[in-house]
Amino acid sequence: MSLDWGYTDDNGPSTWAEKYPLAAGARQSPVDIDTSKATSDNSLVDREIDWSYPSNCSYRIVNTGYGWRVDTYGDDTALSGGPLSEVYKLEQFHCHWGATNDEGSEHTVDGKSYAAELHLVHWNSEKYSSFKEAASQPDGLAVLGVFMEIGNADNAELEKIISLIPKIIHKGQDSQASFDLDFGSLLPESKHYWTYLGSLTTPPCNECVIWTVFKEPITISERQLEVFRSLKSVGEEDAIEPEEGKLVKNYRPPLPLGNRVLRECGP
Ligand SMILES: CCc1cc2c(cc1OS(N)(=O)=O)CC[C@@H]1[C@@H]2CC[C@]2(C)[C@@H](O)CC[C@@H]12
Ligand SMILES: [Zn+2]
Repeated sequence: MSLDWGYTDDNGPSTWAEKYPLAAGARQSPVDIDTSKATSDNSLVDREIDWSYPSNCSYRIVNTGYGWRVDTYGDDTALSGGPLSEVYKLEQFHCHWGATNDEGSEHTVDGKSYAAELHLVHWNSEKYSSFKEAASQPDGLAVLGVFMEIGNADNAELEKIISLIPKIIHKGQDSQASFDLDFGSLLPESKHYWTYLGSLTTPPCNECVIWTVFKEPITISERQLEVFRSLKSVGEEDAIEPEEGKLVKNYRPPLPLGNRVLRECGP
């Protein structure tokens, strides 16, 4: 059965606007971060971005058909400060990658792609009553974007996620994810970032995200990234050849920043 959207030539990002008109909007994500266009803003410095995640807030990992996603209990989590006017709660985190290491991130920096990009997804629980409601509001979601570059060593925290991927190879499969995760290790040491108003990077492309993209990447090993690429975009029942249906790329190329403001905090 053909997907109504995906990342192949016949259903990829250039076709999404046919069925998902928001994809053609003026506040779309990702964007290329043109560092010469970034403006410093003292208000970002005055209210340092701050987060708190209990290590046991993850409960499930699922193969969405477009990648893996770890679902979290948001009650005791909090993201605040920086570009945010309210406290946001962690809903889930997931990742985007490419077929080779010279592509894979969604945001790019002066045209440079990273090998992958981690998204920590939060919703404005002060103003809205659910994640779903927040995803229809211009200030509903806050996503932290973390670039991932290839390093020699495995990333020990990511390994806790990667060790579960063999249980969710096919679309729709899920597994309990009750690992203890040190989120501090999934975020860069430096809190320097760029921020702008954007959207979901997949259909329906709602323009509901305040994006915060950290300047400093974290590392992932080649082996670990290959495990991501072993995920399948089809269900177990879909009779396909073993090499078919592999999720080797799930990133949307950048869209124009247009007349949006790109702010930065830190050099
Ligand atoms: C920000 C993370 C996120 C949330 C959503 C999607 C995609 C997302 O990833 S991304 N890369 O961060 O933009 C696509 C499906 C969307 C969901 C937000 C909530 C919905 C819009 C539901 O209401 C129906 C479809 C859902
Ligand atoms: Zn994402």
